[in-house]
Amino acid sequence: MSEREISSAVIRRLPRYYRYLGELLENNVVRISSKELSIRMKVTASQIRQDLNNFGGFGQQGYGYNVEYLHDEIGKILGLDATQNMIIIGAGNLGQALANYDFDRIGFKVIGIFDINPRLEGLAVRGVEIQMVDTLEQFIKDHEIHVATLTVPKKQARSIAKQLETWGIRAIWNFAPTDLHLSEDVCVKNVHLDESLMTLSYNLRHRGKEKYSYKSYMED
Ligand SMILES: NC(=O)c1ccc[n+]([C@@H]2O[C@H](COP(=O)([O-])OP(=O)(O)OC[C@H]3O[C@@H](n4cnc5c(N)ncnc54)[C@H](O)[C@@H]3O)[C@@H](O)[C@H]2O)c1
Repeated sequence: MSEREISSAVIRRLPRYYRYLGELLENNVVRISSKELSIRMKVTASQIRQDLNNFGGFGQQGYGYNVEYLHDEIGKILGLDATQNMIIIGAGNLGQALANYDFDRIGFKVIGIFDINPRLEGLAVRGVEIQMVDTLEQFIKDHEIHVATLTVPKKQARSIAKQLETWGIRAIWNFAPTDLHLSEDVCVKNVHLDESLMTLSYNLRHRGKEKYSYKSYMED
């Protein structure tokens, strides 16, 4: 089956498999059956088998999955088998917090942080100095950038995103609370913590009315 046919729901579940398998690896677990994995992950074994069958299976009947192999293969499917360079535009509270976080663990390396505020110029976050945005175009020309993270105020986000597209950026991790309206050549992943909080608020308000199912676990 070609990757194009794989549903976005399956792709959304892959990072969770990757995380669980990583934990198993840390605990020196060599092999695991879909049943055992299903108990740990609180999803059905058939869901796991179905999801992994999209990529060719990886397991042997009655023998289970080789944890390291499956972890590596899912990592490759997710594109985590090579270092990906990331830049951050907007070095305020959120931009600096993200720059301080260890995304190297999953292969993302912050190599540039940009802002317009001259008071931030030269300040280093985890060893990376904040630069002024007027150097951004040249920086993109000089480096292979895989992902641009957008942590600027909402008003600036669309125009900066458009510029980034013009300069050849093909993946934007957008934290600004606005839709970016770029061409289909650019992958955009929006992250909105307040929307997550709103759904938590909904769950709190409606708890007990609906059973918390396996399905909702996997959609978190
Ligand atoms: N997605 C989420 O869950 C989430 C959570 C918190 C904040 N946000 C959003 O993230 C953004 C940043 O929030 P914050 O709290 O860090 O704000 P902040 O004011 O601390 O930081 C914004 C930074 O962007 C810089 N900036 C402004 N215009 C710029 C430009 N043209 N080029 C480069 N840098 C520019 C500012 O100088 C400032 O340093 C806001 O849009 C906010 O709404 C999203």
